[in-house]
Amino acid sequence: MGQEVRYRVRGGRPLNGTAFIQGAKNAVLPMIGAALLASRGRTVLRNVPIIEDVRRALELAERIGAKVEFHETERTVVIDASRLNDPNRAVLPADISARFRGSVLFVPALMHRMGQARIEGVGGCNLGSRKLDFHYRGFARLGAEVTEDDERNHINITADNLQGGHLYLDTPSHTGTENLIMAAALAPGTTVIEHAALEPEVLDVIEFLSRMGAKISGGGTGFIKVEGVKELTAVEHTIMSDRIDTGVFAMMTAATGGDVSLVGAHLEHLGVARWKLEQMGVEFSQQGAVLHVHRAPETPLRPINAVTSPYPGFATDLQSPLMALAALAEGESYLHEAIYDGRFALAHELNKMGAKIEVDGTRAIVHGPTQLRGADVVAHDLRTGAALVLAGLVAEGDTVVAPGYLVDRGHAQFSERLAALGADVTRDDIG
Ligand SMILES: CC(=O)N[C@H]1[C@@H](OP(=O)(O)OP(=O)(O)OC[C@H]2O[C@@H](n3ccc(=O)[nH]c3=O)[C@H](O)[C@@H]2O)O[C@H](CO)[C@@H](O)[C@@H]1O
Ligand SMILES: C=C(OP(=O)(O)O)C(=O)O
Repeated sequence: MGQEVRYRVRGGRPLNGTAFIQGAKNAVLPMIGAALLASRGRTVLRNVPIIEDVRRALELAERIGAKVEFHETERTVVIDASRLNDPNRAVLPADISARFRGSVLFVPALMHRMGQARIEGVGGCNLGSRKLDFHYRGFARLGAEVTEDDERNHINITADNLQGGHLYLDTPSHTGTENLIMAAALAPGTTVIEHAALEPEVLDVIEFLSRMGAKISGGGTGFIKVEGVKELTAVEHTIMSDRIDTGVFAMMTAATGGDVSLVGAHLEHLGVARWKLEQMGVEFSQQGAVLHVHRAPETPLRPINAVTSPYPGFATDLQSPLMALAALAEGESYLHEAIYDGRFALAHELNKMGAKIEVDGTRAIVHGPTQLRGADVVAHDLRTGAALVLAGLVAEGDTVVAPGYLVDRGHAQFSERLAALGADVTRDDIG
């Protein structure tokens, strides 16, 4: 499954018109995990992106005993987790969990609703080392017993008696913060999380949990306090728009010298990426809930220096499309990937298309400008896939990006939305 999908792009057409930004992948996945904490009622999530990670998350929710409906046309998910009480189902099985990283966000629900969890595998993009030690150490500090079964490569957790505690993160982990908040939400007593993540998705998740009845303060300050409550109930919530999808569409518009209105996009969610793109020559104007993006085709793109860091720093997920964009800029760009040590596989693929990118460890120099040529290229992860589609939009001839499953993990109706802007992109299912 997955290897059969590929994206075919014929370059040379500027993007013009209106694109609809999807709901945020990195907000909906924790919210599906949070919905499983509700012992009463049915959760309604709106503005759900139709992406493979959501499909996997819903399969997983069903596997552990929730009733799930995905009304794709309405982009609405309904979850009934009231009967989540069979400890025999407290398992994250590798066949589903190893296909997406968000599976780790189910652990708090397994701990609270079933008293235990067995994690047989957690997936996600292969970006180098991606540990989960903050999650497991945090659960242990709240009173869980976490053991590793090295032979089977499983993690076993028992959590009969969770209690609030004092937690800190060595780096402000995005899913780590969300997971520890969820674990603390139903643990009696007070939990403090120091050096917590500031990402807008974390704030959206806090808002959702607060509506469910959780008592959380300090979101967005890096110092979060959670007072455990006895019960959480199901509510309705509309998921925020996806800032990475916004950044990708903005960079595609910039690459092609286009003019696009991004419905639902918010400039402030781009953090430093906004200023970097403006330095490169991209023009933004926020008109209410619509973000207008423009780059005059006769205005050359300027080179850029960027270092990835947690929000509001330059998002690591946008580093890949930035590398592709930098290949078009007039001069030398410098990129430093400070979050993941394995996120430069893209350079080799872009070089196949004619780019001149030198990689030295976690630093890359992009020598622009280059006229890219179409080629058969490999999507090593979700954002590499999106970046290669971006490169294909400005390349001479045809670019084929595979495996398309990785793009479908995180970008909804990608080819349809690009085609609506005038791009020549198709998603071929050859399986
Ligand atoms: C589902 C989701 O929300 N995914 C996002 C989330 O991933 P994710 O939440 O996995 O990323 P983290 O913020 O946790 O990771 C940041 C850094 O901390 C390290 N670390 C993290 C946890 C841990 O227990 N131990 C540890 O060492 C990681 O290896 C990495 O170097 O934030 C990343 C960084 O913005 C984004 O690229 C991902 O799109
Ligand atoms: C790295 C990403 O996702 P995940 O954490 O789900 O692998 C991403 O969204 O680019």
